[in-house]
Amino acid sequence: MLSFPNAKINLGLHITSKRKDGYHEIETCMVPIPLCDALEMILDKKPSWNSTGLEIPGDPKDNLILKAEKVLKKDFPGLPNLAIHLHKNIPMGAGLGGGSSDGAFALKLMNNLFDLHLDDFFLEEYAAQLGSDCPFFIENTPKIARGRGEILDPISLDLKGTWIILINPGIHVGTKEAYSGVTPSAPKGNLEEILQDRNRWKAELVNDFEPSIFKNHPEIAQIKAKMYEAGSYYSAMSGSGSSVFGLFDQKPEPITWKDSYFVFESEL
Ligand SMILES: C[C@@](CO)(OP(=O)(O)O)[C@H](O)COP(=O)(O)OP(=O)(O)OC[C@H]1O[C@@H](n2ccc(N)nc2=O)[C@H](O)[C@@H]1O
Ligand SMILES: Nc1ncnc2c1ncn2[C@@H]1O[C@H](COP(=O)(O)OP(=O)(O)O)[C@@H](O)[C@H]1O
Repeated sequence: MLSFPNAKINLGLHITSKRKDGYHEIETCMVPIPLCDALEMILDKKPSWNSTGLEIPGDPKDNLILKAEKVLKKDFPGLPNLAIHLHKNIPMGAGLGGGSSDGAFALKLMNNLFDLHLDDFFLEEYAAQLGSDCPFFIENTPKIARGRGEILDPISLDLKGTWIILINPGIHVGTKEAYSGVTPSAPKGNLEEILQDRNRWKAELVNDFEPSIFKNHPEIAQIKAKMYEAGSYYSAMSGSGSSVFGLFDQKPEPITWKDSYFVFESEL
């Protein structure tokens, strides 16, 4: 069985407080985008794991797909073995949630393959054990995320006809380090209200990670400036970076980026 775990972008991201468990309370809007990995799982006598495409840093046993398998097998002992193949296409440490998406899609694939009949509520519970961003990818529709990112409320957003350009300059930003660079503060406006009026986005839809990350990596701020020069109606860094996206009303004129940048362009 084959699936295509997609990336996400964050529209606004406020870090409101630090919790006793080391996580931060956040408020953000998460939106799926059509930049995807490919994940295949088939029943097999022997378990196997294989990945192609971009090289994934770290020990394979820490891969969120294998963690998803472990988490399900703890509650459903005796599930058959799987041959798993991931083709990695979404840049990592990029604020795009690629690893989280792989983990959530792995849960959904196993739910189907093994006929577990888990509904989205239970799948989100399992996903929350894998990472704060993972539950979002279960329903995979625009959501306001609060708590550590796992408390989700649907939001209606009209992005039809919008084009996205996403640039990743290849700077790896670790999530934990990014959080430690921000001093939490109360949000300045009401996120739901701001999201309903696109004319307010540029001035009021803020990603709290930007100041500290831009200070350490001015190149990322320059990419955002270039998006606005090219006519974007809203541009921001996604999550903890380093990807920057620009939203456009129509297919943008070709923009010249450095050859070393990862570039993705699509209609939403
Ligand atoms: C910043 C965000 C915004 O959408 O996305 P990315 O930029 O990573 O894509 C997320 O909060 C990333 O969520 P996720 O990548 O799942 O983080 P986790 O694996 O749960 O946590 C990794 C580490 O980040 C920190 N962390 C994460 C989430 C949170 N609300 N507060 C935190 O302080 C903690 O130090 C934690 O140990
Ligand atoms: N399936 C996976 N794909 C990519 N990275 C993974 C995966 N599972 C675990 N990881 C680990 O998670 C780290 C962060 O990757 P990712 O979730 O894609 O970035 P971000 O947190 O910036 O959205 C990677 O550097 C890697 O060590």
